[in-house]
Amino acid sequence: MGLFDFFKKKETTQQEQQALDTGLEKTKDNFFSKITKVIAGKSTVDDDVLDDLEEVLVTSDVGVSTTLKIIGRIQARVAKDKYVNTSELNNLLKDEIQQLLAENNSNDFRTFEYGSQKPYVIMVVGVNGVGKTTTIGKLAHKLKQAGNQVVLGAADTFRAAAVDQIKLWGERVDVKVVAQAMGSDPASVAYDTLRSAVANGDDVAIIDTAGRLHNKVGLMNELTKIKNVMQKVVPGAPHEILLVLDASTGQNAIEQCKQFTEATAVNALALTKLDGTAKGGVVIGISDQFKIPVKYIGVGEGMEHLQLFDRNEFVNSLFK
Ligand SMILES: Nc1nc2c(ncn2[C@@H]2O[C@H](COP(=O)(O)OP(=O)(O)OP(=O)(O)O)[C@@H](O)[C@H]2O)c(=O)[nH]1
Repeated sequence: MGLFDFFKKKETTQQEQQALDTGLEKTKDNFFSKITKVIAGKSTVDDDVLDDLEEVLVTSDVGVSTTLKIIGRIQARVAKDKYVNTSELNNLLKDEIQQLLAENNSNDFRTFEYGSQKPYVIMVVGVNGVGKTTTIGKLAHKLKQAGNQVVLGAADTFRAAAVDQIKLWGERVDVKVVAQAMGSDPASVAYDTLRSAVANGDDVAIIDTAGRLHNKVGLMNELTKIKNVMQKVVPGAPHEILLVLDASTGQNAIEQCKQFTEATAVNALALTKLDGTAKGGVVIGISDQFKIPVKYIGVGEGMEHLQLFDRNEFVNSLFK
């Protein structure tokens, strides 16, 4: 099975479903306990209920603009159907969220064409501590399991720990890591990694980058330099710029997304640490606001805890 098959829609295994359901538990508890309070003692969905629902969505990290869209849609449904029982609110909400995500992800990554690019180059960006290295390790493991030959580039040369950490992941998942000394030029590491990938006929090269968000121009220049150097070895690289965001930081993740998308052409998102946070609603807000496909979600620390994001499964699990 190659890269193309890896990204195709597959049956979710029972294990994956369970990890998703467990991972979303805190988000669910938070969300539904608030909704239960909103509809307590009320029989119909009226303006008061909608006002309270708006607050629930905003405080569940869905984000203001996405919340307003969802409320607007429900308002329209309620106006059309005249009388909507509060017992139907959950289903109504689920429907509208699912439809909103479907409309906004017309550029769904599962419809992307993967195939001829070899090596397929993924440049990974994001601030320190969001789970960038862990995500790279998990992704390498997943790709390798699917039969791809993978190489990692330790181009986050700013911190010694980052290089060591990616080397450790390389050992753990048995994937080659190209690294230089700490403080060396990240673009040079990226160049070496792609040279090695081409020489060895690797299918995928994943390049880690430094997570500094010093200022937009500095970040932009650094990432542009890495990209330009990579293109000398693999024209068209990077094929994917994957931004890693920590879902547990809620609105901060949205802010980081803004900054990185302004600095570079991010075309895929990974949202980590969904387990252990009540802020999972941020996935809905980010999908809606940025029109960049959420490609991966992290639902635990283990190497098997990275999942391909499926919006329907996500919403189904949330409303289970
Ligand atoms: N529970 C949980 N923990 C995660 C997940 N992804 C990453 N982590 C943890 O988050 C912490 C930070 O992850 P790193 O991969 O070191 O983060 P990073 O962004 O690479 O940060 P630097 O290495 O500091 O640049 C680690 O303890 C990971 O185990 C996830 O999906 N769920």
